[in-house]
Parts: sequence; C-alpha cells; structure tokens
Amino acid sequence: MEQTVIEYRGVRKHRGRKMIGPIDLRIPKGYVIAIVGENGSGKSTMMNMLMQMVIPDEGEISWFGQGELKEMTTEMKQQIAFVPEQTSPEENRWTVDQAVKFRSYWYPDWDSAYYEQLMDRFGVPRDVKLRKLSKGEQRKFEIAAALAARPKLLLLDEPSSGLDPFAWKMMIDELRLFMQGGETTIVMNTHIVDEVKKLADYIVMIHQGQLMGMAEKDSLLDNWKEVWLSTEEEIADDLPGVVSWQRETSTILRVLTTECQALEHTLHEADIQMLKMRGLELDEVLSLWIQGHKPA
Ligand SMILES: Nc1ncnc2c1ncn2[C@@H]1O[C@H](COP(=O)(O)OP(=O)(O)OP(=O)(O)O)[C@@H](O)[C@H]1O
Repeated sequence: MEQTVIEYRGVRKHRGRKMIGPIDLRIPKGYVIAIVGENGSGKSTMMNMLMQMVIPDEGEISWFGQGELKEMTTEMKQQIAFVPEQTSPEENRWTVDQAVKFRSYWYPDWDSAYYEQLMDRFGVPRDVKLRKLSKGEQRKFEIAAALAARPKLLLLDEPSSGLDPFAWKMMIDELRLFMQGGETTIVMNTHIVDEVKKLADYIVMIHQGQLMGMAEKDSLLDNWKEVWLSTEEEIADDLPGVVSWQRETSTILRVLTTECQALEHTLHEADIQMLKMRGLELDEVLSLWIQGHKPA
C-alpha cells in the first residue's frame, strides 16, 4: 500500500460565516497533488492548517505517518518547505541574503549550490530587502529557497502568481526534476489549469469549504469523454456515468460520460457502435466536477 505523507481526519475550521470541512483526506507520498477550487473555497486554509499556521477547530492532522502527535516536531518542520501566498512580514525587513542565511541554518539538507544556480537563472537581486522586490521576484526567491531546502514535502500556495512565462516554464521544469526519485511530495494550490495538466498526479477539488474528492488526473482524462453513438433507441439513462445527452439526429445520440471505460464495455455488450469520441479538456472536467458530477 502507498505511504501516506499527510492525513486530515475530520478537520474543520470556521472562517467568518463559512465552515471549511469536514476534511478527510490522505495525501500519498511521491506524487504531485493539486488542490483546486474557486476563490475563497478554502485551499489556503487547508494548507495553513497543515503548516499549523491556522489551528483547526475540530479533527486532527498527521504528518509523515506519525498519528499520535498534536504538533509537528522540529525534525518534521525541517522536512517541509512552504511557499505561502504572501511573504512573511518578519522576513520582509531582511535582504534576500539575510533571509537565505537564516533558512540555510534551519534546513539540514540545504543545497547552497542549487540555490545560487536557481537565483542566477531567475535573475533575482540579492542585496535588496524582500519587501522591495517585485511580486514576481519575491515568488522566484521563495521558489528557489524552497527547492534548495531539498524538502521531503513541498507546499506551494499559488506558486506561479506573478511569474512571467519564462520563469513559469523554469518553475515547471524544476518541479519535475524535484519529483524524480519518488521520495518527495508536492501539494500545490493553483488556479492555473495548465499547471495542473503539466504537473499533477492527483487533483483534490474543494468547493465552498467542502471537499468534493480526490481523483487521479489521468483517470479523469481517460474517463470523462463525449461520445457519439449510432442508435435510435433512448438508451442514455441506462449507460454508465452519463452527465448529459442529446439526440443529434434520429440515429445519432451524443452522450457525455464520466465513465467511458465502463460505457465502452456496455456498448460492446449491447452491440451499439461508437461513431466518434472526444476527450474532455481538463478545464471542462474541473468545471463539471465543481458542479457536482463526481469522478467514478
Ligand atoms: N483570518 C480569517 N478570518 C476569517 N475568515 C477568513 C480568514 N482567512 C480566510 N477567511 C475566509 O475563509 C474563506 C476561505 O479562504 P481561503 O484563503 O482558504 O480560500 P482560497 O481557496 O485559498 O481562496 P483564493 O483562491 O482566493 O486564494 C474565504 O471566504 C475567506 O474570506
């Protein structure tokens, strides 16, 4: 069985009039997990609770398979790097060089050469206070410092916010390299479908504070399809995973399904011909999921 790196058990947090949770979720080790959802759905709250920057009202979180702990140990914290939505107000007064000196003490596996290489490639100035950097430069610094920590778990809250397209591509390439070897895990909050497409193994959907589930990206793309069937019969309601259907002509039925593999099997059994198939784009999948059509 796959190892679990993070587990939320019955976690809830009141936020103003909103309730985030209950969240029951196991994050498997060695994958990229993208948390997606609309603005204000609770993605950052989920991540901040994981980092103990926000304390849940109910439930518990366990880190690295250690179930009994109320808090992360220092050793655990040193295995996690976090790129938050906003840079920390304490560090904002420091220069880039001062901030990185602190981080290099904190992380036992800090890789100075890699940090220098990333900063050179990103072109971030070093002797400037963090608050004086542009938004994109701050992001670049945070990403370089998080990767140089060589963490076991990398948490990214909207990592590409403010990045130019060249830096974005560099980030994607570096995150892919980071995942080689299978020992590391990335959890990322993102609105960028292309980022999910290029990086994610699993997608977690959160909507208005409620967890809609976790699904394997490839399985979603393999199963969420639009198909054209040669049939005069009104069989759509008897087919697996049908989200919607439309009769195009008296002999052609167009069906949108979330269970294409099962549907193909049913068609084969019923001797119905499939004329055409179109895989849904990831943004179409996500928008149907958010409307309540769950993955099988
Ligand atoms: N400190 C707080 N006190 C009260 N409510 C808060 C607080 N922080 C966030 N919220 C509310 O909690 C809800 C979830 O916020 P959160 O930042 O987790 O959402 P998000 O999914 O990350 O949104 P976005 O995509 O816009 O970054 C929002 O309605 C937000 O207004």
